[in-house]
Amino acid sequence: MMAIRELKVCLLGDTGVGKSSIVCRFVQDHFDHNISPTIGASFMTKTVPCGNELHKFLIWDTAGQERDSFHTLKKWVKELKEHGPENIVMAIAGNKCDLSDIREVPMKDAKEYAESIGAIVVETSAKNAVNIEELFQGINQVCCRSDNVDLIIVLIKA
Ligand SMILES: Nc1nc2c(ncn2[C@@H]2O[C@H](COP(=O)(O)OP(=O)(O)OP(=O)(O)O)[C@@H](O)[C@H]2O)c(=O)[nH]1
Repeated sequence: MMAIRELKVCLLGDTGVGKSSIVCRFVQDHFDHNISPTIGASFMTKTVPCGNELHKFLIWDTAGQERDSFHTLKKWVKELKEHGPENIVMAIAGNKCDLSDIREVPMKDAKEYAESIGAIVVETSAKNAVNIEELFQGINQVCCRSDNVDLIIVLIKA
């Protein structure tokens, strides 16, 4: 039997940026236009291969509170650096790339910021299934290379 390594993933970001939709696309390959806002937090799992191991992602989807997605994202990073566990794998998803004409923050800023904190960065669309698989593949590959992962944070902005 293959060994299963459990990895904790937490999705953070403002309300309505598409956290639940990203999880739903990744876990069930499904998109719901009328998805309800998350109350408290929700939990799902998905297991993916990594060499001769299996990685079981334990995914917590949180309820967003605020509405200034790039600013909130930076606040979360500061908070996590100060109070979070030592070994955090970070990823930033610029979601709703299907609506690129109304994006709040140009992706260039997000990419520069991601580079400065050593995070994976990707433009996604949960709606059109763009880069959702790649986002989690990227995370999975980092975890494959490191035995020391306390927490995976996916920061989402629209
Ligand atoms: N066009 C488009 N709409 C999206 C995308 N992802 C999510 N949405 C829509 O955006 C709205 C909010 O999506 P949610 O997944 O509930 O967002 P959330 O970040 O989980 O929101 P909270 O639970 O309130 O924190 C819903 O109407 C989704 O259908 C996307 O990639 N493209």
